[in-house]
Amino acid sequence: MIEQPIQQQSVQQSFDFVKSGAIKTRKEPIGERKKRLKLMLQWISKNESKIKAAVYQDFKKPASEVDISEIYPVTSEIKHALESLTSWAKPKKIDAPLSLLGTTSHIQYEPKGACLIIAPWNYPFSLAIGPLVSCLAAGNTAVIKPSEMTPNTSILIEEMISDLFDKEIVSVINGGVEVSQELLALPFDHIFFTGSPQVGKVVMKAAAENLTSVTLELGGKSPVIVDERTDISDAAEKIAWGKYLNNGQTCIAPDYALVHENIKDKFEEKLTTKVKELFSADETKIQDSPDYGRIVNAKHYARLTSLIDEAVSTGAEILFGGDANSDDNFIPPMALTNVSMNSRMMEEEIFGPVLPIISYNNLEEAIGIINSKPKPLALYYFGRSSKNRKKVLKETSSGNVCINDCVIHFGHANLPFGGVNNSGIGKAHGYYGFLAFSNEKGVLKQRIGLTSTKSIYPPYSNFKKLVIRILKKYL
Ligand SMILES: NC(=O)c1ccc[n+]([C@@H]2O[C@H](COP(=O)([O-])OP(=O)(O)OC[C@H]3O[C@@H](n4cnc5c(N)ncnc54)[C@H](O)[C@@H]3O)[C@@H](O)[C@H]2O)c1
Repeated sequence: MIEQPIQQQSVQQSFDFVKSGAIKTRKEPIGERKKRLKLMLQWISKNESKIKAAVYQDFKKPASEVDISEIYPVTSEIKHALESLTSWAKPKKIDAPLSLLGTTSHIQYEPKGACLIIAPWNYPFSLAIGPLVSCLAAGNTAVIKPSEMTPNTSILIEEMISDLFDKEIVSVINGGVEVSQELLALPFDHIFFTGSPQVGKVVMKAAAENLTSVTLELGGKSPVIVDERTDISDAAEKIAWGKYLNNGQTCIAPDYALVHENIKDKFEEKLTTKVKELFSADETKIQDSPDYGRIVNAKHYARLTSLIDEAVSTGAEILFGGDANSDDNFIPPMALTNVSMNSRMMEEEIFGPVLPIISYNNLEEAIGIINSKPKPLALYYFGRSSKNRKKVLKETSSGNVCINDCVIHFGHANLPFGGVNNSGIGKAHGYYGFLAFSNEKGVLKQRIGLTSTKSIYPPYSNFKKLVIRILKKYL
């Protein structure tokens, strides 16, 4: 189904176009930005079936999953921006401190300019177009570099953008690592990168050469704690959904489960039942389930099977799953117990449908395991104890936390979404996405303020020294 790509411009040409476009868009009224967002919304609603077909071709993602995780996140982001943009972009009046009484101040949100958006393959449509919503809402122009791993969706993105926008507003450059690095060498005004922590470091180093600001939406091992007092059946079902959605290839999927030892057996039993209910309720083989996708390619299939083999050879036991099939990169939902903490399974981001279950004896121990690893993108806590919940919130650090559920915080338009250190820098979505693509310009206007009397300028007479002393002591 891969069609011929539209004739691509060179990397440099695309940059030059969006750079000159950015000079124009910064002068435009907010209405122009809204028009662009509306065009995107219309295109998506007209072309839903094309989006579903492209993502299916890339890794057999079920159509309903495309609705939930590729189309809805973008359309809801657009609708939210359309409703809120006027108020987000309005200059915000700021009170003057006593020392500057008599002056007036405001924050003016100006577009950063020409931006680069680099996307991963796991949600190939929404993670390329979602950031574009914030980018255009803030009045910028953009070059998008979709992932080379999902070629059908990448070509569709190119088609969408050339249907909708002049190349001075948005351009798409398709290609792999080399193209990405060529783009990264250019002095964009902001880079919004979604991908792995390893490549995040490459992006940040390249950005440093031009002192370009970055938003890095990265990954990592997001833990889920299942506390002793909890609704085990509910927790098992939600964890099964969050883990096996998109074949576990979700940046905020629960990576591993820390389960209180007193409920471990019950949790394992419930998880096994829930997975069956989700993907083979009528005894259909999971491989034939229309609701279960595939690993994106042979390279990732091999990476995952090697993680599983290594875990099993170092003592892990398979609770369920196991019959993988390299013919179509199928790995069934799996859970492992007795996984060694020194195995690669517990050291690398799994990014596939395998859930290691580790039991703990007290919460300190679970928190200790989490804190021994780089700060995760998401942390999940299932439990009824508010004391334990508060302890987890206070004693761990992660980009986001979701309590008594999984993954759904991604869809909350008013929450900042993103990581911390190894799992990311900067936040996305809604107002926070708008801020990521804006320069918050502080503006001060002198009127009749204390400093307008120039009483702190040299030469420092005794009177001026007194004024400075008063300023230091009281203001
Ligand atoms: N925080 C989030 O919102 C979020 C969302 C989805 C995925 N992720 C993370 O993304 C990762 C999976 O996606 P991926 O495999 O596509 O990530 P990746 O880092 O391998 O690739 C992401 C993008 O970077 C480009 N790229 C790859 N290597 C590069 C290099 N050396 N120099 C310059 N560019 C390079 C790729 O072409 C692709 O467009 C996981 O770690 C996952 O957790 C994070």
